[in-house]
Amino acid sequence: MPSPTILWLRRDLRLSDHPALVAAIGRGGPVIPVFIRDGQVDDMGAAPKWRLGLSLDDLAKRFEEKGSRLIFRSGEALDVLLKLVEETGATAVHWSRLYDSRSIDRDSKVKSALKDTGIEAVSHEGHVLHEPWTVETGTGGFYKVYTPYWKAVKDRDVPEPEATPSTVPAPDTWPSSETLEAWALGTSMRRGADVVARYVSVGEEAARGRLGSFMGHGIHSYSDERDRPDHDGTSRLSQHLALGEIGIRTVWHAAYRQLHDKGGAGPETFLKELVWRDFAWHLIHHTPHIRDTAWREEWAEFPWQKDNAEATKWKRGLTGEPIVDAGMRELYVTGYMHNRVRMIVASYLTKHLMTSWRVGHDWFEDCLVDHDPASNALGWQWSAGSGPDATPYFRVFNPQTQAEKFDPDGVYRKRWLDVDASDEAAAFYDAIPESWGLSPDDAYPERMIGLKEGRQRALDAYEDFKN
Ligand SMILES: Cc1cc2nc3c(=O)[nH]c(=O)nc-3n(C[C@H](O)[C@H](O)[C@H](O)COP(=O)(O)OP(=O)(O)OC[C@H]3O[C@@H](n4cnc5c(N)ncnc54)[C@H](O)[C@@H]3O)c2cc1C
Repeated sequence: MPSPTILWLRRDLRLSDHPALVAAIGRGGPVIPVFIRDGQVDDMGAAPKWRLGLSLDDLAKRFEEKGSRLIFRSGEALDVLLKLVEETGATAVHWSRLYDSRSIDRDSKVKSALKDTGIEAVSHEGHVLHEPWTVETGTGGFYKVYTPYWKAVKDRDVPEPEATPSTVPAPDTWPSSETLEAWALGTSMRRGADVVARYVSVGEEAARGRLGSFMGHGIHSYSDERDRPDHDGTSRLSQHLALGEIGIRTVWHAAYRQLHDKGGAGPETFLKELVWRDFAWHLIHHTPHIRDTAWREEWAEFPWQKDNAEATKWKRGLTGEPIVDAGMRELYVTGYMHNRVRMIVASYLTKHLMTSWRVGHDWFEDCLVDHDPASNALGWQWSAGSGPDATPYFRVFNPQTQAEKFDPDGVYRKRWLDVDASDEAAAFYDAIPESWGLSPDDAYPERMIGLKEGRQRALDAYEDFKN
């Protein structure tokens, strides 16, 4: 019998549409799926790490249904893989590629060290629609602006998703595994976990269910509804896509079929949003500093404040600006925030509060169950004005006007702020740490800063900065 293949899983926690899994099975021998808790996992924010644990639990069951197992090991990825190779007699390691600098550094070292010991080490496509280096401008560079990027890829072929394998061949004896219980990936969520758990949807089957219902109903009204936080108008696939519980090719083809069969603005707008995700990975690949420092280097000098008391109120939904506070509470209770509201709260923090986008970026990284390193970095730098294809700094969102336009009847704000009328608003007080000292009986706070005053302060700072 051919020797075993190790399948190293990371942000590809599914069985369908999985080129690395198909290739591992295709080698003919047993497949040993492994997830490694390395430094990258330890450094994840509280909510995404907890959400990862739920996903791994689900995936382990799916492997069992296929006659296989998911092995859990912790340590440096290379050490773990070399040890597994030695223990199992595996002659190959396969995985799905990632494109952020930390993953690239780790994976390159793993690849060359495995090859040095005569082990086949193969990375596969599948995390994005188009590999970042395959989309080039006319002069051979990478794209820094979304619209030309979209034009470059919109008619490109996307490979059809691979089918789910009927079985995953098992070795005669399994290597030992640590347990998710011992890993306790949800520890930092503390009491928030019970509340956020009511809102998450976990695993491949749930992801496929969501995709199916969105293709059946939501996609055709998507272009009209996607900006309305008071409506259920988006796919809610982000937490699944972030961990690869559903393959992006699967989502692309489903939407593409809708465009082909029924036409209309909805499917095309949705495909464009999927391409924003790809664009984010394209940028993090070509400009890895997008995650840590101002993407436009001159913006490193902008007089943003570091973390501060006003930013703390922003995090806790206590700014006195209802749409901002509603968004921040939605985030804390559900681990999710509507895209329109993400843009509003990001503009408010970086402009009205003149606080660095890094503060918001790091808070989102801690709180979002759909945290994605590429989309989060792009979303923040875009909103702050320091990023690629960014909204200009002088375009300051007025949260009140935004609220009137996108939450015209106040339904969203009521849902997250009115504790007497809404269980979800009340749940905020169950989720937050007791150390915040907040009670549902507290009066809603006064505005921290006048909207005109905050806007003017930001514009004055921008004028000084330009000159
Ligand atoms: C400040 C800020 C931070 C953000 N952080 C994240 C993050 O950590 N993780 C994340 O997945 N998205 C992030 N986004 C993008 C966007 O808000 C979410 O992808 C979207 O709200 C998810 O909801 P949905 O799945 O219902 O999206 P839908 O509207 O149904 O879109 C479908 C999919 O397209 C992708 N997508 C949609 N909009 C964007 C976008 N603007 N940028 C990149 N991809 C997009 C997502 O994968 C999404 O699941 C951020 C946006 C901003 C402004």
